[in-house]
Amino acid sequence: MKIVVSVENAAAVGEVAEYNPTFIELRLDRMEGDLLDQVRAIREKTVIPLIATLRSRDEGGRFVGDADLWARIVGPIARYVDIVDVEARYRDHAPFIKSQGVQILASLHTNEMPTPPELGRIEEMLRSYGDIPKIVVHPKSRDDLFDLIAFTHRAQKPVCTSIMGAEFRYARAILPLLGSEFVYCHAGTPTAEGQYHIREMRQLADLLK
Ligand SMILES: O=C1C[C@@](O)(C(=O)O)C[C@@H](O)[C@@H]1O
Repeated sequence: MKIVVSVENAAAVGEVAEYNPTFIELRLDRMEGDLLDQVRAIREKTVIPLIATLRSRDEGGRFVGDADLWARIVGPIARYVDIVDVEARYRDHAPFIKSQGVQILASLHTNEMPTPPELGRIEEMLRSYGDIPKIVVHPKSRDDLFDLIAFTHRAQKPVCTSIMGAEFRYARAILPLLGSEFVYCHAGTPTAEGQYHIREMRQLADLLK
Protein backbone atom coordinates (compact mmCIF):
# COMPACT_ATOMS: atom_id res chain seq x y z
CA MET A 1 0.00 0.00 0.00
CA LYS A 2 1.51 3.34 -1.11
CA ILE A 3 0.83 5.91 1.58
CA VAL A 4 0.94 9.64 0.97
CA VAL A 5 1.17 11.85 4.05
CA SER A 6 -0.14 15.35 3.42
CA VAL A 7 1.57 18.22 5.22
CA GLU A 8 0.74 21.91 5.42
CA ASN A 9 3.69 23.00 7.54
CA ALA A 10 7.30 22.64 6.37
CA ALA A 11 8.41 22.35 10.01
CA ALA A 12 6.44 19.09 10.31
CA VAL A 13 8.30 17.31 7.49
CA GLY A 14 11.06 15.96 9.75
CA GLU A 15 8.53 14.32 12.07
CA VAL A 16 6.50 13.02 9.11
CA ALA A 17 9.62 11.53 7.53
CA GLU A 18 10.09 9.41 10.68
CA TYR A 19 7.00 7.43 9.60
CA ASN A 20 8.70 6.74 6.23
CA PRO A 21 5.63 7.25 3.99
CA THR A 22 5.87 6.39 0.29
CA PHE A 23 5.32 10.06 -0.53
CA ILE A 24 5.02 13.35 1.32
CA GLU A 25 2.46 15.71 -0.20
CA LEU A 26 3.22 19.39 0.25
CA ARG A 27 -0.08 21.26 0.38
CA LEU A 28 1.25 24.53 -0.96
CA ASP A 29 -2.18 26.14 -0.68
CA ARG A 30 -2.13 25.65 3.09
CA MET A 31 1.47 26.82 3.62
CA GLU A 32 2.52 30.34 4.53
CA GLY A 33 5.57 32.32 3.45
CA ASP A 34 8.02 31.77 0.58
CA LEU A 35 6.89 28.48 -0.94
CA LEU A 36 9.92 27.99 -3.20
CA ASP A 37 12.39 28.49 -0.35
CA GLN A 38 10.44 26.07 1.85
CA VAL A 39 10.23 23.39 -0.84
CA ARG A 40 13.97 23.73 -1.55
CA ALA A 41 14.69 23.29 2.18
CA ILE A 42 12.36 20.28 2.41
CA ARG A 43 14.09 18.70 -0.61
CA GLU A 44 17.43 19.03 1.17
CA LYS A 45 15.97 17.59 4.38
CA THR A 46 14.45 14.35 3.06
CA VAL A 47 14.90 11.81 0.25
CA ILE A 48 11.26 10.74 0.51
CA PRO A 49 9.54 11.44 -2.83
CA LEU A 50 7.53 14.65 -2.78
CA ILE A 51 4.19 15.60 -4.31
CA ALA A 52 3.47 19.32 -4.80
CA THR A 53 -0.19 20.28 -4.59
CA LEU A 54 -1.63 23.76 -4.98
CA ARG A 55 -5.32 22.90 -4.43
CA SER A 56 -7.97 25.26 -5.73
CA ARG A 57 -10.73 26.46 -3.41
CA ASP A 58 -13.30 24.98 -5.80
CA GLU A 59 -11.80 21.54 -5.20
CA GLY A 60 -11.37 21.75 -1.45
CA GLY A 61 -8.22 23.83 -1.09
CA ARG A 62 -7.39 27.46 -0.45
CA PHE A 63 -5.88 28.70 -3.75
CA VAL A 64 -8.07 31.27 -5.48
CA GLY A 65 -5.82 32.53 -8.29
CA ASP A 66 -6.15 31.81 -12.02
CA ALA A 67 -4.33 29.10 -13.97
CA ASP A 68 -1.49 31.43 -14.98
CA LEU A 69 -0.82 32.38 -11.35
CA TRP A 70 -1.01 28.69 -10.44
CA ALA A 71 1.71 27.96 -13.03
CA ARG A 72 3.90 30.86 -11.86
CA ILE A 73 3.81 29.44 -8.35
CA VAL A 74 4.14 25.73 -9.15
CA GLY A 75 6.49 25.99 -12.15
CA PRO A 76 9.67 26.92 -10.22
CA ILE A 77 8.82 24.38 -7.49
CA ALA A 78 8.36 21.43 -9.87
CA ARG A 79 12.10 20.69 -10.26
CA TYR A 80 12.37 20.04 -6.50
CA VAL A 81 9.59 17.43 -6.32
CA ASP A 82 8.78 14.10 -7.95
CA ILE A 83 5.09 14.51 -8.75
CA VAL A 84 2.91 17.59 -9.30
CA ASP A 85 -0.83 17.40 -8.70
CA VAL A 86 -2.48 19.19 -11.63
CA GLU A 87 -6.22 19.74 -11.45
CA ALA A 88 -8.09 19.59 -14.76
CA ARG A 89 -8.66 23.35 -14.60
CA TYR A 90 -4.86 23.85 -14.86
CA ARG A 91 -4.24 21.20 -17.53
CA ASP A 92 -3.08 23.71 -20.15
CA HIS A 93 0.07 24.11 -18.05
CA ALA A 94 0.69 20.36 -17.72
CA PRO A 95 3.20 20.15 -20.64
CA PHE A 96 5.35 22.88 -19.08
CA ILE A 97 5.21 21.23 -15.65
CA LYS A 98 6.02 17.87 -17.23
CA SER A 99 9.04 19.45 -18.96
CA GLN A 100 10.50 19.99 -15.47
CA GLY A 101 11.03 16.22 -15.26
CA VAL A 102 8.15 15.33 -12.95
CA GLN A 103 5.15 13.02 -13.14
CA ILE A 104 1.72 14.58 -13.46
CA LEU A 105 -0.98 13.46 -11.02
CA ALA A 106 -4.03 14.61 -13.00
CA SER A 107 -6.73 15.23 -10.42
CA LEU A 108 -10.40 16.03 -10.11
CA HIS A 109 -12.26 16.43 -6.84
CA THR A 110 -16.05 16.66 -6.79
CA ASN A 111 -18.59 16.82 -3.99
CA GLU A 112 -20.88 14.81 -6.29
CA MET A 113 -20.88 11.11 -7.16
CA PRO A 114 -20.38 10.63 -10.92
CA THR A 115 -22.14 7.70 -12.60
CA PRO A 116 -19.93 4.84 -13.86
CA PRO A 117 -19.96 6.23 -17.44
CA GLU A 118 -19.07 9.68 -16.09
CA LEU A 119 -16.19 8.16 -14.08
CA GLY A 120 -14.90 6.63 -17.31
CA ARG A 121 -15.09 9.96 -19.13
CA ILE A 122 -13.32 11.74 -16.27
CA GLU A 123 -10.59 9.09 -16.29
CA GLU A 124 -10.12 9.52 -20.06
CA MET A 125 -9.92 13.31 -19.71
CA LEU A 126 -7.37 13.10 -16.90
CA ARG A 127 -5.24 10.59 -18.80
CA SER A 128 -5.18 13.00 -21.76
CA TYR A 129 -2.71 15.20 -19.87
CA GLY A 130 -1.48 13.26 -16.83
CA ASP A 131 0.51 10.15 -15.95
CA ILE A 132 -1.77 9.08 -13.07
CA PRO A 133 -5.45 10.07 -12.93
CA LYS A 134 -6.80 10.85 -9.47
CA ILE A 135 -10.55 11.00 -8.97
CA VAL A 136 -11.91 12.01 -5.56
CA VAL A 137 -15.69 11.82 -5.20
CA HIS A 138 -18.39 12.03 -2.53
CA PRO A 139 -20.42 8.80 -2.38
CA LYS A 140 -23.94 9.36 -0.96
CA SER A 141 -24.89 5.69 -0.60
CA ARG A 142 -23.45 2.18 -0.48
CA ASP A 143 -24.46 1.77 -4.12
CA ASP A 144 -22.31 4.81 -4.95
CA LEU A 145 -19.44 3.26 -3.02
CA PHE A 146 -19.86 -0.06 -4.85
CA ASP A 147 -19.73 1.86 -8.16
CA LEU A 148 -16.47 3.56 -7.11
CA ILE A 149 -14.92 0.29 -5.95
CA ALA A 150 -15.92 -1.47 -9.18
CA PHE A 151 -14.56 1.42 -11.25
CA THR A 152 -11.27 1.29 -9.36
CA HIS A 153 -10.99 -2.48 -9.84
CA ARG A 154 -11.72 -2.33 -13.58
CA ALA A 155 -9.83 0.87 -14.49
CA GLN A 156 -6.54 0.90 -16.37
CA LYS A 157 -3.67 1.19 -13.88
CA PRO A 158 -2.24 3.31 -12.45
CA VAL A 159 -5.32 5.05 -11.15
CA CYS A 160 -5.97 6.80 -7.83
CA THR A 161 -9.43 7.00 -6.36
CA SER A 162 -10.59 8.33 -3.01
CA ILE A 163 -13.61 9.70 -1.24
CA MET A 164 -14.63 12.89 0.52
CA GLY A 165 -16.49 13.02 3.79
CA ALA A 166 -16.55 10.94 6.94
CA GLU A 167 -19.51 8.61 6.25
CA PHE A 168 -17.58 6.12 4.12
CA ARG A 169 -14.06 6.91 5.39
CA TYR A 170 -13.33 3.17 5.69
CA ALA A 171 -13.25 3.11 1.87
CA ARG A 172 -9.89 4.88 2.11
CA ALA A 173 -8.41 1.57 3.29
CA ILE A 174 -10.36 -0.56 0.80
CA LEU A 175 -9.73 1.32 -2.46
CA PRO A 176 -5.95 0.61 -2.48
CA LEU A 177 -6.77 -3.10 -2.08
CA LEU A 178 -8.82 -2.86 -5.28
CA GLY A 179 -6.11 -1.06 -7.26
CA SER A 180 -5.99 2.58 -6.18
CA GLU A 181 -2.37 3.74 -6.46
CA PHE A 182 -2.21 5.87 -3.31
CA VAL A 183 -3.99 6.43 -0.01
CA TYR A 184 -3.75 9.85 1.62
CA CYS A 185 -3.12 10.02 5.36
CA HIS A 186 -1.99 12.53 7.94
CA ALA A 187 0.67 12.37 10.65
CA GLY A 188 -0.97 14.70 13.12
CA THR A 189 -2.89 17.37 11.19
CA PRO A 190 -5.49 16.10 8.69
CA THR A 191 -5.74 17.99 5.41
CA ALA A 192 -9.15 16.53 4.67
CA GLU A 193 -12.14 15.14 6.59
CA GLY A 194 -11.91 11.39 7.15
CA GLN A 195 -8.15 10.95 6.73
CA TYR A 196 -6.57 8.32 8.93
CA HIS A 197 -3.27 8.79 10.73
CA ILE A 198 -0.51 6.89 8.92
CA ARG A 199 -0.12 4.65 12.00
CA GLU A 200 -3.82 3.68 11.77
CA MET A 201 -3.64 3.07 8.03
CA ARG A 202 -0.64 0.78 8.42
CA GLN A 203 -2.53 -1.18 11.08
CA LEU A 204 -5.55 -1.44 8.78
CA ALA A 205 -3.35 -2.52 5.87
CA ASP A 206 -1.69 -5.20 8.00
CA LEU A 207 -5.03 -6.51 9.28
CA LEU A 208 -6.61 -6.56 5.81
CA LYS A 209 -3.78 -8.51 4.19
O1 LIG B 1 -6.53 15.02 -3.20
C1 LIG B 1 -6.17 14.78 -2.07
C2 LIG B 1 -6.91 13.85 -1.18
C3 LIG B 1 -7.32 14.53 0.10
O2 LIG B 1 -8.26 15.55 -0.21
C4 LIG B 1 -7.98 13.53 1.01
O3 LIG B 1 -9.23 13.47 0.98
O4 LIG B 1 -7.25 12.81 1.72
C5 LIG B 1 -6.13 15.16 0.77
C6 LIG B 1 -5.43 16.17 -0.15
O5 LIG B 1 -4.32 16.72 0.52
C7 LIG B 1 -5.02 15.49 -1.43
O6 LIG B 1 -4.45 16.45 -2.34
